Amino acid sequence: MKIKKRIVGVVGVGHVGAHVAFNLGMMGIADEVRICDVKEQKVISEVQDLNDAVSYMPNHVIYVASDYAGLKDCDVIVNASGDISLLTKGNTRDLELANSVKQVADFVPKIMAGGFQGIFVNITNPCDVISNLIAETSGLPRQRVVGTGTLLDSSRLIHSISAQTGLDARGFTAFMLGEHGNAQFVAWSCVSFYGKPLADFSGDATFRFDKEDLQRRAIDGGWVTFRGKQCTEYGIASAGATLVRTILHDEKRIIPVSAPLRGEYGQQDIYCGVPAVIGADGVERVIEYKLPPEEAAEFARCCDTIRANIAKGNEILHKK
Ligand SMILES: NC(=O)c1ccc[n+]([C@@H]2O[C@H](COP(=O)([O-])OP(=O)(O)OC[C@H]3O[C@@H](n4cnc5c(N)ncnc54)[C@H](O)[C@@H]3O)[C@@H](O)[C@H]2O)c1
Repeated sequence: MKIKKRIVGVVGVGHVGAHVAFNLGMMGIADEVRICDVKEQKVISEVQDLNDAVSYMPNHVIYVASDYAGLKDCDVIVNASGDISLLTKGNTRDLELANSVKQVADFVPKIMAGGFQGIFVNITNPCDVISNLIAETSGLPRQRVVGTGTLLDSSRLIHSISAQTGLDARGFTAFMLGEHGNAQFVAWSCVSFYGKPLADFSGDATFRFDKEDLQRRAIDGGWVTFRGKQCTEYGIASAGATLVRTILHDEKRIIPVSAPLRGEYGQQDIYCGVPAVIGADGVERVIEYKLPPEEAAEFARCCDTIRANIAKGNEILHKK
């Protein structure tokens, strides 16, 4: 009997990519992980270290070094390439824009030349802009490119709501909408506790949130982590690996991701953080909520920010 192996490629094994690769094994998600990075010795060392952990993983996993061409028959490729040191100059992921667009525009065609037909999961920042660029340069159907978007930011929000209410996250719905960046916001109108809208708890102090503070903490959480480590690892690697698992297991789970919009929320031809159904075909459906005017305006502002950065990225790429 021939059993189909679950093969995942990871491009860029810095802080994030290495942790994603580890989680893909430790969480029992992949059978084979192909590691690709421009730093040759880093790849050799990470492959050695990861294979040293295989005996303690829930199933047998093979970690191998790969070039771009060797990723052609992966089911999923995770893009975690970049240069995190660029963020030491200020609290905005836009500082990575120029480097990220150049790297991604260079290597995606090399991967596609091998005939890759799987799904790209993008982590690299600015996440929505780079997800859009991967979709454009790969020529894959847009639903087969998905960014982690506000998945990580939403887990920061969920942690704050859990801490205040004492409730486990599985009992409530809460997420960040919009840009994976400083423009994102809490979709308070969509928060519910086992189907009961937040507004129904107005008389209960446990559910009276300092909305500005929770939103600030969800947006700034990454910078708190960055300040002492000059990177973020566990949260994003758990989010990234979970997104890969959702695809490989065809879970049809609704999670917030950077998804291509085709008229939802009044937006076209853009990747932005929204709840979506994720399965074996990638982004299978965007879930659209009817937002109140102030949240709809915030969402439009996020899209303006992303569009402006896409334009800047195109300018950088087309400058001779
Ligand atoms: N979306 C999110 O929520 C989120 C969270 C954390 C980090 N990130 C982003 O993930 C990216 C990686 O972060 P990090 O901390 O691991 O950075 P890092 O600098 O530690 O590692 C980046 C790795 O990418 C490699 N690389 C660069 N260009 C490459 C190319 N063309 N091909 C293959 N490999 C290449 C580098 O050699 C390096 O090993 C950054 O863009 C960062 O901002 C996103």
